[in-house]
Amino acid sequence: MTAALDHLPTTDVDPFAPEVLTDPLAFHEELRAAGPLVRLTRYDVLALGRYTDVRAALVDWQSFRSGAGVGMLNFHTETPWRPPSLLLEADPPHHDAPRRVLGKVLGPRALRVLRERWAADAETLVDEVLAGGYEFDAVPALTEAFPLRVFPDAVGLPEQGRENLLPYGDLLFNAFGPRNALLEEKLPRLGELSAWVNAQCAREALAGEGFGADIWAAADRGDITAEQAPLVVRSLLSAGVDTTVTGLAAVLHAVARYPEQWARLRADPGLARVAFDEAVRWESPVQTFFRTTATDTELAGVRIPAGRKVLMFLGSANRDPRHWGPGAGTFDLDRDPSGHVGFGMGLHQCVGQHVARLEAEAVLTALAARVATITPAGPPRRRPNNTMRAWASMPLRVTPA
Ligand code: HEM
Ligand SMILES: O=C(O)c1ccc(-c2ccccn2)cc1
Repeated sequence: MTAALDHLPTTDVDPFAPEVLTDPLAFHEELRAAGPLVRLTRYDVLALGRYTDVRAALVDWQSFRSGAGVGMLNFHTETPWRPPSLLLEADPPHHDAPRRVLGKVLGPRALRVLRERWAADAETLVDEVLAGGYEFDAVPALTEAFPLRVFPDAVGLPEQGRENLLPYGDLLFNAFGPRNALLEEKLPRLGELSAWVNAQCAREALAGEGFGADIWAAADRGDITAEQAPLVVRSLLSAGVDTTVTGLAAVLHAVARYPEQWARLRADPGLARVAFDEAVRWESPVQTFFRTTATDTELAGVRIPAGRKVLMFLGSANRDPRHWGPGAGTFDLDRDPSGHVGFGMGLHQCVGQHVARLEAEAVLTALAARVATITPAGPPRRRPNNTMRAWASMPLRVTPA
């Protein structure tokens, strides 16, 4: 027997309110307890908070589509603020070629050449930070500095204007949410930031080597069209910086909060990659995004009519005790975090996850060799964002190895 929407449990909590964005854990518990599918009366959208149902929606791209946008805005009825992404906001068949191209450009084999360079860059940066003293704010010093030091060069961006990358990402990830104060306050810079990002996607703006050049080479081979190439480059500039900044902050927050796990990692630096994935599960840098039902669909015994926006709470799914057990809320290197939905799952699963893991591995390995202990040097401060669980400040105190 499939229940209809009007018998669904509801909540009038606003998940995009700053106080909920800053500390969503109580709301996630309420959401998971209320049922597999819950109607958010504030926005009249449907919410999934349990691991099983979030995973089911992510892997069923035919019923839960991305082509109407993965934010609250429905591209079928409202105008997107920018031309839709050819990957994120596309379904097969249009999604296929751009995804195949970016999958190769950002694949593990392509990244092998960056491994040593990024490891050296991380050692240089950590040495610079420690030369300044053993107490510092990790957000500007490490989590923002490292991605901005390595990723624009890897893309082939000119030096000029790179300070636009973080504000553009912040605007973009706020724009997946409702038009609330958080988004409104960022809108004034929309025009200039979009113009700068779009200009960097042109072939002549990009260096002769790098991810950008590789994308244009794919267009020259006919793997994608010359019209598609700039938008595929735009995907890198949109999703490639703010996300890793937030992911690095997540793993530094985790090891500072759990000093015995840092000791584990120092004893076995080979744990760096699983430490990053466990941090992505535990913190879920990307907290939420939407799908739109394509046809009358059934999920968890509920019939959902076509055209409904469904909000997936990755952060809630990644701490669902039904899947992860009673210790879901702790950061634990003994856990196998595989299967977490912090990078999504299925067709649209993060195509940049290997880049993110390589950046995190470089920073964690450089720190593990130089720093014996990492502890909070003061209260960390969140940077509220409609989609990302980001940090504005993270004071740390370290002792040398
Ligand atoms: C900690 C870092 C990161 C996190 C947590 C993250 C998270 C995600 C998630 C959850 C999705 C799925 C979106 C959906 O299903 O609609 C995704 C997709 C995507 N990510 Fe990442 N990401 C990260 C880093 C990166 C990086 C470094 C890049 C580029 C270099 C990147 C590029 C993309 C692109 C292009 C997509 C769309 C893929 C598609 O729709 O086929 N991401 N990411
Ligand atoms: O292709 C792009 O422009 C783009 C790709 C991915 C994202 C994204 C959205 C939600 C969660 C994680 N990543 C944003 C933009």
